[in-house]
Amino acid sequence: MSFTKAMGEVVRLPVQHADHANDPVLDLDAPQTASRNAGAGAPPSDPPKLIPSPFSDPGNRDGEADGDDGEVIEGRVLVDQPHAYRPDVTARRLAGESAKRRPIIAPWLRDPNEARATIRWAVGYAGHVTGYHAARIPLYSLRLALRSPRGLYRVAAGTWRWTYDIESRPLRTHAIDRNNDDAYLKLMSERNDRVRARLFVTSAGLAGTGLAAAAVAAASGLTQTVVLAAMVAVLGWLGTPKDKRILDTAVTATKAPKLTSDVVVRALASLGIAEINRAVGKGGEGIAFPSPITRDGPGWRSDIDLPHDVTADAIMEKRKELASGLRRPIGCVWPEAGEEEEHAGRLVLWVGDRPMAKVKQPAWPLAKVGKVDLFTPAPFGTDQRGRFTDVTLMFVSVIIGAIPRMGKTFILRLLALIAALDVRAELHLYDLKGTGDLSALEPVAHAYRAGDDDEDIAYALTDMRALRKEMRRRTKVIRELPKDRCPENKVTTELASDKTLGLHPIVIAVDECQVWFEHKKHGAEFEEICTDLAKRGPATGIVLILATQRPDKAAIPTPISGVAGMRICLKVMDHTANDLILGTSAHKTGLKATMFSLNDKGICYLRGEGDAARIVRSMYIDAPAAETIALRARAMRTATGYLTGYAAGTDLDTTNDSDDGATLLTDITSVTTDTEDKIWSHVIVDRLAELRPPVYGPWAVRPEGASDAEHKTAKATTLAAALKPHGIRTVQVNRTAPNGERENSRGIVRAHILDALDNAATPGR
Ligand SMILES: Nc1ncnc2c1ncn2[C@@H]1O[C@H](COP(=O)(O)OP(=O)(O)OP(=O)(O)O)[C@@H](O)[C@H]1O
Repeated sequence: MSFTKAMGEVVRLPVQHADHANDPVLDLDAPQTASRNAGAGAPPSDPPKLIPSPFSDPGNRDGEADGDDGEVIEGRVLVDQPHAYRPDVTARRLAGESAKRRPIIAPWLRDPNEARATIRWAVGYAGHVTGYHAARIPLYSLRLALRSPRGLYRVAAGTWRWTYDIESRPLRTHAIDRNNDDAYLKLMSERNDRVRARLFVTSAGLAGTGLAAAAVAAASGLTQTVVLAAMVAVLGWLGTPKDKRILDTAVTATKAPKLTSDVVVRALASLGIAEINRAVGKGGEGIAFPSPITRDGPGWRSDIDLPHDVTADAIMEKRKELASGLRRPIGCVWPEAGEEEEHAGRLVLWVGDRPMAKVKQPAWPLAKVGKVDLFTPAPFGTDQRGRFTDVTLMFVSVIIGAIPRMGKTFILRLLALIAALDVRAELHLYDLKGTGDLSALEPVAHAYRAGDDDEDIAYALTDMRALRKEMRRRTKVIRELPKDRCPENKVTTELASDKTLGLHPIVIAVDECQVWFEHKKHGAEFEEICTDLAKRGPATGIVLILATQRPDKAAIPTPISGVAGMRICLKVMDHTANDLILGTSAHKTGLKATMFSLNDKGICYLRGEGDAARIVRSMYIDAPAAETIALRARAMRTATGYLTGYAAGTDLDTTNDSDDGATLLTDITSVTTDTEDKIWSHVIVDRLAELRPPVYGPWAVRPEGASDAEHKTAKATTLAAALKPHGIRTVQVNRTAPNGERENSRGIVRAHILDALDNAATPGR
């Protein structure tokens, strides 16, 4: 392999083997030319020389060549193609598209809440500083008065030195010391001239001062006081020693240290990750900063490209060590994976000035005024930068998980308060821990229970069964609405406000939901109803919120966790719990609620609002504040005629719960499809037995010695008896069986079941 240099450009030439000695030398930029030459058959006797093309001549950029592109001219090949000198617009556009544009307007100015908060802070700060100093005016006056004689002395001495040119005395002394008569005489002459002129200026100044003093003496007492005060202030200021101040300090700032690339690299190197140490050992190569470290809210943001074999996950796992390496409290240090389109080694490190849990949160905008439309976002918490983060409760089911004492109940109560402030929302609240954490919301609850005694469970079961019926009624109402009123086949805020339709939002909030799902007798039914509500409820305006302090499959069954649209995860201990709440593979993709510390109370990952999951500190609303807000919500409901159920003194009647039949009817609809208008009874019984073996299993057991036909008849008889109380009769169904034979057996008409369910459904309100 040989290299040659043409016009400053290195061109690689192919090896010239003996048997290819006569091959043409290839133009690397123009393979077509080479192949054309090669294909010519007879190799030229002299290999063409490589020359820079005329386009490489800056004076010939317009591309006027002696021959075509890449042509052989007198046995020479042009290696530079014209396009090499044209600006590559596409490449530039592509590079521009992938480049990140920094915001023209600072982010805090674009967010109205943040801008308001900043302006509020600035006004408050200015007010405090003004008040602080105003209160100390007498002290400052005394200080100035005491220092003014010294100031007067400094003015007099300074004037004397200037007038008599004292500064140049060392020069004259130097001339005398060196017996330099000429220099001395010259200096003296200059000094005399200067002193003469300055004496004149000083005399004029003194005369002016005397006149001013006479004018002030003749003026009013107020003028004299003002002038005297100004003189004392100026002289006091001039008399202040260099190491002393006139004003005291109104605000002592605890300034957080600046985040620099050196600090970040040092902290990363302290994590004990071999690949990072290797990269740092090479002088920091391998850790890159794709954009400058900047202030971002009350902290610093650093985007970091980790060494090639290190992922952002590995750093997030070591948040505590990273905080130690940065010499900052752990609550200040928030490593996150870069955005989805970035590579796995992109780390976004945000280091706050103060721990997130300790930063004073702005007041909840809904604490004192305002109402909510559950179809639009409502403030839920603040992010690390102190900006409000919203949630939209409509059309999602919510799961909340954490280890105990991290703020799960506070979040559940906050969401219930948000719902309470939408007067249309019907609240069904269950505090299964039984400590009364949700009692603040009793004044607005449509259904409410604290505890897990038998009667509490019976109450909840009655309510949940009724809610499932309500959901069925709603699906029918929505189905029958004209397309122009309900184009998406789901509730809209306008439909929710139409009282005649009964499509108002229903919010069911359950704390410690594992108590329901692990209930020996009714666990399966709770699970089944909640799964149904979680799946089909959102479109009909029903929102199910489940919270548990033990996030596992028993506490939140997989069919429910699988469909939850909003996920809120505070600190958890392992990745299984993490993924159950935040979704499959969440831990792997960098959503790690395991990295929260025990001090991160109320801090959670919020997934389901917007595209990306976010770290949020929920608004801190304690019980007394929650009571005040709930009373305001109650007043709003009373005024608009929306106070119902428990809060209005008309609680659920659990003695009249005739849901067993409705459950059967619902089960039949869930084991059949819309396309099956008539179905044999024995087929339905088999499907029911499969759906809920403990309940329907016995219906499908073959009586001893019974033939197939007798077994079918026994199943049909059992089903007919169970349907009779609901006024549903079985009919003869003549169909072709899967084995191809015609069969005429008892069966049901599916529409009869749907009609019975619709008739049984409770009206909205
Ligand atoms: N947003 C918040 N900011 C600061 N502290 C909070 C926040 N939310 C909750 N806390 C604190 O966390 C503590 C525990 O809250 P909470 O009772 O909601 O926990 P929990 O997870 O429901 O506990 P348990 O599982 O035992 O019921 C509260 O006493 C409160 O002081």
